[in-house]
Amino acid sequence: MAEIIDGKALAEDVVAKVKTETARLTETGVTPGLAVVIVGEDPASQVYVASKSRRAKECGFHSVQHSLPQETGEEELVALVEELNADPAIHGILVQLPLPKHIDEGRIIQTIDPDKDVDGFHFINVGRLGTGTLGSAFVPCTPAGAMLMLERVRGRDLSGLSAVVIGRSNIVGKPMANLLLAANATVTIAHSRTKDLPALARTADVLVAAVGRPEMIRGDWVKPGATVIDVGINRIPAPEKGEGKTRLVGDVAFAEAKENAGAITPVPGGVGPMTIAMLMANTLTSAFRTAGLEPPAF
Ligand SMILES: NC(=O)C1=CN([C@@H]2O[C@H](COP(=O)(O)OP(=O)(O)OC[C@H]3O[C@@H](n4cnc5c(N)ncnc54)[C@H](OP(=O)(O)O)[C@@H]3O)[C@@H](O)[C@H]2O)C=CC1
Ligand SMILES: Nc1nc(=O)c2c([nH]1)NC[C@@H]1CN(c3ccc(C(=O)N[C@@H](CCC(=O)O)C(=O)O)cc3)C=[N+]21
Repeated sequence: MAEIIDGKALAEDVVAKVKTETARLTETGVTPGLAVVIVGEDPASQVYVASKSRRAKECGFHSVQHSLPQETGEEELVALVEELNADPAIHGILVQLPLPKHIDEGRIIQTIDPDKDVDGFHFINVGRLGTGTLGSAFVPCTPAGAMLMLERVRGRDLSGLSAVVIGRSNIVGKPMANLLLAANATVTIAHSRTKDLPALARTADVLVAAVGRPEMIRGDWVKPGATVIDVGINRIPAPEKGEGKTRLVGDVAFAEAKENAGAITPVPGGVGPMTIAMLMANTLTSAFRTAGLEPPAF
């Protein structure tokens, strides 16, 4: 039976450190500032954004939220981002994705000042990560959180281990693969065109699932003793809880996989809470850099 890697507890550790360091920085006259921008009324996005703003306040940050209507124009959003870029009280800007279809997401992301891009989605930060220039990069929060969870089980150096990442998105799969590579793992990236995924998954000492398909990864895809990181967040119907009720599951069939895995992250309570904690860590890092101080390591 696998060890369960508790993302909630680990996120509390990260947030506790952010709080302490924020207090130290604030004494020098700089308070970390985070701006979260959301366009439209998607209920799931509203929930995430609310918890980001709540966490930011808890950390002692200056926290602002801009909730814009669904019909907001692209130029209007560009103007808001430019205003936040120029605001010295703001060290981190997060524009919640996805954006409404009439807005060019790429253009908005590239408008964010790379030094305030706490999501790590700007070309400059993607390039820094891709070239191993990690000292100055903002690393995307979800893969960064996943790496901290992995570190608890496998340490920081993954030399000699094989890692399989299922999913190749710009926000999860690709940056995750780059971080694993930077930690010396031997990395394979799988996706919808991969042949015989179960067999490939079974070769992995570290298996990362970032697909968006509920419980797709079965127990017999997991090599005995492997570390399984489940990034997926899928809301599915839960008639057993009552009519119209739902529950969250990952991309991994948890009950089966934990029989084979050495360690596994749960959903909920796994990578999700770590994502929000790493957003706080990245914002703190940005504020330290602005102040000309060496940021703490996480
Ligand atoms: N915990 C957290 O904080 C976060 C969780 N998530 C969750 O992680 C999951 C992935 O998110 P994201 O990366 O944005 O998703 P995307 O939809 O952008 O990417 C999904 C990836 O999975 C691949 N894929 C889809 N179907 C299959 C299949 N049958 N076999 C193999 N590969 C497949 C796709 O392949 P192809 O490229 O070939 O189409 C694609 O590369 C989602 O559940 C999302 O909710 C996302 C962000 C943060
Ligand atoms: N610019 C941008 N940056 C993001 O980082 C970003 C985004 N857009 N868009 C959406 C995705 C998704 N995401 C999650 C964050 C926290 C949880 C989380 O805390 N989940 C809880 C459960 C929450 C619940 O109950 O719904 C858990 O897994 O335990 C989940 C998902 C960040 N994303």
